[in-house]
Order: sequence, then C-alpha cells, then structure tokens
Amino acid sequence: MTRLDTIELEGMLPRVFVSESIPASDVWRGKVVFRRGDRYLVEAASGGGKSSMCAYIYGLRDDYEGELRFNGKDVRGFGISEWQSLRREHIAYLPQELSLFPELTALQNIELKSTLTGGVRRERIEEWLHELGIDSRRNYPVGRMSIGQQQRVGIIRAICQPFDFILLDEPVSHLDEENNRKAAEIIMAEAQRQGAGIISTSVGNPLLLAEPERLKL
Ligand SMILES: Nc1ncnc2c1ncn2[C@@H]1O[C@H](COP(=O)(O)OP(=O)(O)OP(=O)(O)O)[C@@H](O)[C@H]1O
Repeated sequence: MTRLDTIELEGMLPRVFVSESIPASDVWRGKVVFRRGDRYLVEAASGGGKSSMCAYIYGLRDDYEGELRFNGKDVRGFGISEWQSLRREHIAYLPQELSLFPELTALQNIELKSTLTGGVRRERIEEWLHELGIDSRRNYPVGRMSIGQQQRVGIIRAICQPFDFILLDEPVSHLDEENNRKAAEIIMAEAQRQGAGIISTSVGNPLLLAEPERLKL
C-alpha cells in the first residue's frame, strides 16, 4: 500500500453491543468514510465504544460485526505483516492509556518510536517538547510525570512517525485549554505536512481541531 486514502466503516457494531439497545449513532450500524487529509471528532458518552473503534482501526481487536475497509479492502483479510506495515507507515495511534514506558524518560519514549519508524529529527522533537512546555521534563522518567504531562509526551511520540491517519483516543482529557490548543496546532501542522487525516475521540474535552467533521458515536 502506498497511501491509505480511506477508512470505511459499514454496518459495524462491537459484538458486546449486539444484544443491547444503544443510542442512535453516526458510526455504529451506519456508514462512515474517513478521508486522508480531513479532520474528524468522534464524540460519545463513556462506554460508547470509542476505544473499541480505535482498537478495530489499529488492528488490535476484531470482535465486531459489519465491515471495516482500508482503500476499499476488507481488513479481515490482512495478516500480521500487513498490520505491521500499516502501523509503521500509515496509521499513528495514541491510546487513551498512553502505553508509555514509565521507567524511560520522555525523550527515550519518543526517540524509541521515532528511531523504529524512521521518523523525525531530534531537533524537531526538542521543538515540540518546548512548544508543549515539557522540555524541562525531557530527561524525567515518565512514570514520575503528571498525567497531563504524559499526554503531551504521548502526543509527540504519536506524531513522530510517518502516517496517513492519526487516531487519538481522548488525547487531551487532562490538558488545560492553552495546552489543548497548542497540541491541536502541532498535530494539525504535522498532519498537514504529511497530507494525513486526524480522527480524535472525546467524552467532553475535545481536542481543539479547526472545523472538524463531528460524529456522534
Ligand atoms: N477488549 C474488549 N473486548 C470485548 N469488549 C470490550 C473490550 N474492551 C471494552 N469492551 C466493552 O465494549 C464497550 C465499550 O468499551 P470502550 O472501552 O470501547 O468504550 P469507551 O467509549 O472508550 O469508554 P470510556 O470513555 O469509558 O473509555 C464496553 O461495554 C466494554 O465492556
């Protein structure tokens, strides 16, 4: 795959919801096409399935009904090597739980990802740390940083790789408005540089994306 242009969800529903009555949704049981280059905000109540949707798109789970298609191809046919290359070159992901290594420093966590994916220069990472106000914590183990500081490390780690789409699961739940705005600017600038789409979820403190398409989960 040279570029991932579209992610389509059609008739999708987490199996756990099949026998339950769920609120009306733009996504579940519907048809949604996420397009590279566009910005999306997926908003839902807690337990609405945001993390499940991200896990399906990142290939971590497949406990759903319906179809998920990348560039029109059903992902159920993808093997391990296809998912590996998708994650290395086409889809960046910031999980809600961040999945940082607590004993490694902020810089080590970021550089680990950047080195593995042939991502960005060290100077660029330093600039992002500075812009997000955590450069003084760059050599701190992330396990000793606040959750909001860890979210900022996670955001930088997520964008320091090549991607056609970036999936952000409640990325700014612990950030104040100013840091939210800065994070959004950095993510939008990097997505624009790479021609990528942004899909961000929220339960109430949305990433401040410019004019996103809003979907209710
Ligand atoms: N790994 C899993 N396998 C099967 N079902 C799961 C799994 N993880 C979560 N679920 C179920 O799917 C439903 C949606 O959970 P999910 O974590 O996707 O919601 P969420 O919208 O991200 O919630 P929150 O905002 O509270 O994080 C829940 O009812 C949960 O029990």
